[in-house]
Amino acid sequence: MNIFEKIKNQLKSENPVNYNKFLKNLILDEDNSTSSHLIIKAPNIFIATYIKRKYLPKISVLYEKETGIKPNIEIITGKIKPKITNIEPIQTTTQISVLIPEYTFESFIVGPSNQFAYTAAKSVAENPGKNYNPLFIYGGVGLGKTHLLQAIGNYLKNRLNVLYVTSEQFMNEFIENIRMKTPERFHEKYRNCDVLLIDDVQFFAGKEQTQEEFFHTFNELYNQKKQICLTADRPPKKLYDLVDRLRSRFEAGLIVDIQPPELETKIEIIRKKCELNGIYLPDEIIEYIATKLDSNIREIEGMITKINAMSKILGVNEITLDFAKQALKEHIKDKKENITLEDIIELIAKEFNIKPSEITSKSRNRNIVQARRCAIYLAREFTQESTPKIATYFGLKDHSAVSHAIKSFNKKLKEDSNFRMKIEELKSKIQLKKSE
Ligand SMILES: Nc1ncnc2c1ncn2[C@@H]1O[C@H](COP(=O)(O)OP(=O)(O)OP(=O)(O)O)[C@@H](O)[C@H]1O
Repeated sequence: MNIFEKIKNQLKSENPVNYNKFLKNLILDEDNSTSSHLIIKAPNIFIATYIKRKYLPKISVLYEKETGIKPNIEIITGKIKPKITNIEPIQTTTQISVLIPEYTFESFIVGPSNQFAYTAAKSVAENPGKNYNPLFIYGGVGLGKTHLLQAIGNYLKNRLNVLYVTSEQFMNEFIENIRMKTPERFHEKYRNCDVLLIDDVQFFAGKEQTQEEFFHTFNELYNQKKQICLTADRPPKKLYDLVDRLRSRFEAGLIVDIQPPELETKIEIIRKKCELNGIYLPDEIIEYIATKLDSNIREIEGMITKINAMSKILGVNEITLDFAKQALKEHIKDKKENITLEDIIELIAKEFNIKPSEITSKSRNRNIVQARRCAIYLAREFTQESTPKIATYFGLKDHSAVSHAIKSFNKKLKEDSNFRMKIEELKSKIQLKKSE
């Protein structure tokens, strides 16, 4: 049994209920962890948050007891990335990364979760090498980092020499050119572009030779005022196993994050994807997919394709909600079922320091109005209730008043990053409250 499983067993014997709820499905990402840096994968953000708060110190102590090493522990969600070894693999054929024409600024849906990243990317595309250099975009799996990076490339490709590669491709080409004794070919390619876009730089971790080469490439381009844009699944300060001088270069420009999209943004993205792929889905199905599926847009795209394909195979003329439910059965986690409007009211009242009854009252006091909008927003995000039911519950005239409240709320989310953080915290609290 590996050490991590042993630790889990120990925690199980201390509290079997919590083990079943939170610890059972944690996996150690063995391929990417080292003896002093453990990457633990949690099935979702809420379990990850809970583990961070309640179990991290304990896991650390138990690990140190077992191994004598005090670990750095990182909790991630989503898929585990493929193995990265310190021995750089030699590959004879290099995969060429290309710009996907569909990844443009126009096809990117903007909402509070990605507004900052979008604006920064657009500004870089409009003034390459001038405003923000480098631009560093980070965020979770399938949230649109590559899309934005490529949008910059597509915007500029007709007038500048744009080079888009993944960090793996950069590394493989570098090794191949060393092997073939043609380093000048590599330098020629990478040091003579106008815009260098590198995706997934977390893969540079632990690859010292590649980092060294990239450091020189970076400096050369930077000194010539050429634009460099990078993406990763985490911010530079969390790119452990990256040499400090490279990390500080990454930190010297603008760092922007992409958060999971809010419900409204998710709905808009699904609409856009359907439109681009010539798929018609009624609004109630779009809402169903958005509320039921997690935020990984790639996964959502897969589900749209699945519903469409199934309807064609089965010769279904009209896709109904029941049909969509059937098609998505295995993929849907009923995460919203147990969250009620009362839970939300209770939480918001505490958070805004007001009485629950004030939230559903007609009061126009600023703090109460803000609390009410917040509760309406969370009710849409976290409960199964229909918009008319939410309107009645909060004493609003009709469903359009709900949309108006959410619009005002989203505006504030876009404009105020502190407020955004507060709401993210509230969201985690709602989930934790229900899982405890
Ligand atoms: N705001 C958005 N508007 C439109 N499409 C989006 C948006 N966000 C993500 N997508 C779509 O979701 C899919 C996944 O996005 P993308 O590949 O850019 O994610 P990523 O963050 O780079 O993920 P990974 O970490 O796995 O590399 C793409 O098809 C992309 O077009």
